[in-house]
Amino acid sequence: MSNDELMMGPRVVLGVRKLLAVMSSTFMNGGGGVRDLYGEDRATEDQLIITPWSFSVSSGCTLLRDPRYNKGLAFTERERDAHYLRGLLPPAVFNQELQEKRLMHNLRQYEVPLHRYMAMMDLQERNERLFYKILIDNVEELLPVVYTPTVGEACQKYGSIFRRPQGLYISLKEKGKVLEVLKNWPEKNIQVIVVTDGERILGLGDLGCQGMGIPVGKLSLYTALGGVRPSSCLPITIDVGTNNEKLLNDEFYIGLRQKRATGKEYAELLDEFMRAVKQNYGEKVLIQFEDFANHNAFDLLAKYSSSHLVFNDDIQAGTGIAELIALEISKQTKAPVEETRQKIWLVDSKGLIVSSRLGSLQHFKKPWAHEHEPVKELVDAIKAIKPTVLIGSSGVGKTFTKEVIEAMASLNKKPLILALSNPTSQSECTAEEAYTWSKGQAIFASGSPFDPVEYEGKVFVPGQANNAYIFPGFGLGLIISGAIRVRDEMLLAASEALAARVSQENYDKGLIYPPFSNIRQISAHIAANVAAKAYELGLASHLPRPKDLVKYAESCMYSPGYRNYR
Ligand SMILES: NC(=O)C1=CN([C@@H]2O[C@H](COP(=O)(O)OP(=O)(O)OC[C@H]3O[C@@H](n4cnc5c(N)ncnc54)[C@H](OP(=O)(O)O)[C@@H]3O)[C@@H](O)[C@H]2O)C=CC1
Ligand SMILES: CC(=O)C(=O)O
Ligand SMILES: [Mg+2]
Repeated sequence: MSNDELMMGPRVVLGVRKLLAVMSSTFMNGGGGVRDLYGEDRATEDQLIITPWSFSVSSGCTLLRDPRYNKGLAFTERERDAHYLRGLLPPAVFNQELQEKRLMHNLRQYEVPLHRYMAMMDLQERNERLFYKILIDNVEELLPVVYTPTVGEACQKYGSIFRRPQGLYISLKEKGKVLEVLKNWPEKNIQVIVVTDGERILGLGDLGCQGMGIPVGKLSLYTALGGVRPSSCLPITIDVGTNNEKLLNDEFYIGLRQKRATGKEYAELLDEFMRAVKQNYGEKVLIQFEDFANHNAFDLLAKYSSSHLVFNDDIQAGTGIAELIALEISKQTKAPVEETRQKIWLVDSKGLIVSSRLGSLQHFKKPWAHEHEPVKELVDAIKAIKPTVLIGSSGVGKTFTKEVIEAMASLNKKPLILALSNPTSQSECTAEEAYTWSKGQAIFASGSPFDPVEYEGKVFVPGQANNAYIFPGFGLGLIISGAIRVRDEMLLAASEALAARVSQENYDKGLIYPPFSNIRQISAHIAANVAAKAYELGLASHLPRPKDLVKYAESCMYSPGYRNYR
């Protein structure tokens, strides 16, 4: 095996006619991350110890077809000569800004959001740096395309729109061979895995193998919003079947055509997967469980949180929302968390969660079963409890009815209404409903974005309450500190960092989240706070601790500008 192969794994050396040393401006810290001595997507803390040999990438057609290195029309005259590209490209040379302008122009021609999604996925498969440049520069416009709500529709139609596979599929067929499957992935230095089994995709239910759109989308946000290198991100779908009859009968369905495995069969595959991940990528690979149904999600998190670096941004932001709020109140007031939990009430499909239901409640609801008579309807619960904040994460659209919003507005001068369920079709209410039914009193934010609303001559700008604010910076914080375990205090540290980025100007406009346009800066602050907490808890392995963690986090962030090839 050559030195190159030792460094990169044999799969990276693609029909090499010439060694291409991707040296780069990053010697001068040109945006390549942690002093990107070896160019491209190689730099991480751990990799700095590797001897800086040049490494091979392809030339000619192979180079043009390699999304990680392809620059399309942006290859310079010199690069076209040096890398056998003459004649393979038309004569014009564009810079990245012109490419971006052209692509944004083309993208805006598509009226159907799914077509924009497909165009973005094609770009990601063709020219990765341009994809991220466009996503970062136009984050508010493109987040709804690569993420919620459009990614939901993409998952529903994944079989029909399938072109090139993205991510890694591990199905029941691979039981006993999961480690081998992981080894088929071309990148060896994986830092973040987002994994789903497709059973609860947004609020759309069981989409089986077609849930892959979610890990792919989430990881593109790890890179665009949090600056984690694309080469270190791995989207995975575990296919144990689906109970979605429509998909099982769909001739274009791409997954296993069988009912979901459960019990021992399910647990064994998941366990093999978790062990193989650690064996292949080490102790510090971050695993984000995504869109698992809650009957598996809680157990998986409980089972692996003491042996793996793992979190679940759905449940640690679902009943997790309630727990984190209780923890924060406890921290600020010094009252015990058992007491602060009493200030938070939960409603499920059967009504208010109260102590008389304790015998039949799932374990994660039990801490929220307070003394009260049973109440079936949400609106009656609101009248009885008189809350100041109403948070919806039921996955069921339209549950914040006119009566619900009116009740909140009659109880509060400024009721806070958070309709978190995704995608837009499952939102508990729309922005327009929240503002008009509350007669302009509501402060509103939703999981999927809504346009501004004009009500009685005033324009109300809704916020987006989505875990996309948190997980990219959270992951970056874990990576830069070399954290080995996740703790609730770290999630709280992330929330506090986000809250600190909301300006008075934002509040004055009725916004309780900062604009997404500043997300990379926000992510750096979140990362710094999370890393600081990891060091404080003795769970960080990258020593010594950098003095200025914000600066350090910023310096570690991937930036998508092109590299010059010699
Ligand atoms: N904005 C964001 O960042 C995030 C949004 N979400 C969204 O939250 C939604 C739910 O996700 P998740 O919590 O994982 O889903 P779960 O299925 O785990 O939980 C849904 C909960 O809502 C309850 N419920 C169902 N119908 C009603 C109803 N009519 N009234 C009151 N409660 C009801 C269910 O009750 P029961 O237990 O009785 O069935 C259950 O407790 C999804 O749409 C998802 O997209 C999730 C994560 C982050
Ligand atoms: C945002 C997210 O993770 C969800 O809706 O499931
Ligand atoms: Mg989710």
